[in-house]
Amino acid sequence: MTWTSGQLQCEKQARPGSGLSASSINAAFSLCLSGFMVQQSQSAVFGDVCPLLTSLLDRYNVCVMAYGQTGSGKSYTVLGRHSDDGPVLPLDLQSDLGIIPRVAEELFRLISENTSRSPKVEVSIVEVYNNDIFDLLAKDSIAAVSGVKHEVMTAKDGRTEVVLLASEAVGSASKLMELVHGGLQLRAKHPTLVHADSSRSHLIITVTLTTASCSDSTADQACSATLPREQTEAGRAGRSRRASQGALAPQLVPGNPAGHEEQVQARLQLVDLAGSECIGVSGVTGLALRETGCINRSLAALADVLGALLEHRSHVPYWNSRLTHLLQDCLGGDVKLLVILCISPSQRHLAQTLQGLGFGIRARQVQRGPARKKPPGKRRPD
Ligand SMILES: Nc1ncnc2c1ncn2[C@@H]1O[C@H](COP(=O)(O)OP(=O)(O)OP(=O)(O)O)[C@@H](O)[C@H]1O
Repeated sequence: MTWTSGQLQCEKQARPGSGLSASSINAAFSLCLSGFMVQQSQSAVFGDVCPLLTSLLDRYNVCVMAYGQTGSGKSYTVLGRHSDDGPVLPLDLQSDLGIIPRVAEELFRLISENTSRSPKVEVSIVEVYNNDIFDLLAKDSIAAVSGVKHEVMTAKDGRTEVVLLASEAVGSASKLMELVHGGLQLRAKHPTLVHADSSRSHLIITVTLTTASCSDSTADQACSATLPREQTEAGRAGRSRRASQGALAPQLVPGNPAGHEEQVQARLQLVDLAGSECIGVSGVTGLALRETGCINRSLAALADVLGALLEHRSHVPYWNSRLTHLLQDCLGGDVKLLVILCISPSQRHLAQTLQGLGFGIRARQVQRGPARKKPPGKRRPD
């Protein structure tokens, strides 16, 4: 995100061993020129994310994912500058807070603008560390001993689900950020020669919106009245443990037994991937070396999935890593997906930069057709 034009122009040639052809590199530079050449402010980056929140409230599933090498600015972009105290809301527009606090504030602002719908908002937070899934909301509860690994499963209807994942209802941006901040304290970190505060896991924050299922906007107003009272009040609190937490298909969930309308779930997934890393440069050994191997393998699996989708292969290798299995719906499903590519301005990291640009090209070229929202009012087959 911090390249300048001159820095890029002087390296515009395929390097032996980079794995990219000259034409690919040219395409990569076009990619940069179209969006990544200029240093973007945090609020400018959020400008690309903001319209997706309207889609979310309109019952589309949305995923925003930051990809890049270690130290290139993913966590800065997604979360903002690191602070032990967490973000301060409401936002100062010039602040360097990242996408998530801005999403939190804008989401609740949009919700407050349309009181006819009043979705229930729930949050879950997981990390994928060394190819295992950990629940960052449950780690402090009595039931979930720190370090309990969770399985990811594909349900009958094709949805990917994390089994026994905690989720918490939130009624305000500050409560949402409180949970995110708590989860971040538990995320795996380890200093390397490249980045003293390097994240060693992929972070996935899921915000689930549940609204009454209605056939049109007029019906929306009538329908919102049919939601049980406890589901329409702001400020609901309390952690629940679901049998499973689906990934991303907007889903009709059964109404209550009293014959109320069914409800529709739409999900926003915010993904701060761990950074790709060259072992020789980051100087890791021991446990950190194992972490690096797992990170690089899972990112390679992610690139393989994009490659298979790009070539319309009959088999897409989602199950080669827990990261891609967990993100299956985001990558190949009915989701509005935004990939943010972070690259380093340093000459030292050129090989990783080229590899990151190759990933960006691949992600951009994948054609999945327009995302669809679930038709409201339609019952899910038993
Ligand atoms: N655009 C930027 N402006 C100012 N500082 C930045 C910017 N991008 C990154 N930084 C700073 O650079 C350092 C590394 O950034 P960050 O932690 O976001 O990297 P990362 O890609 O998440 O790394 P890793 O994958 O190793 O966790 C941080 O101190 C961050 O505050």
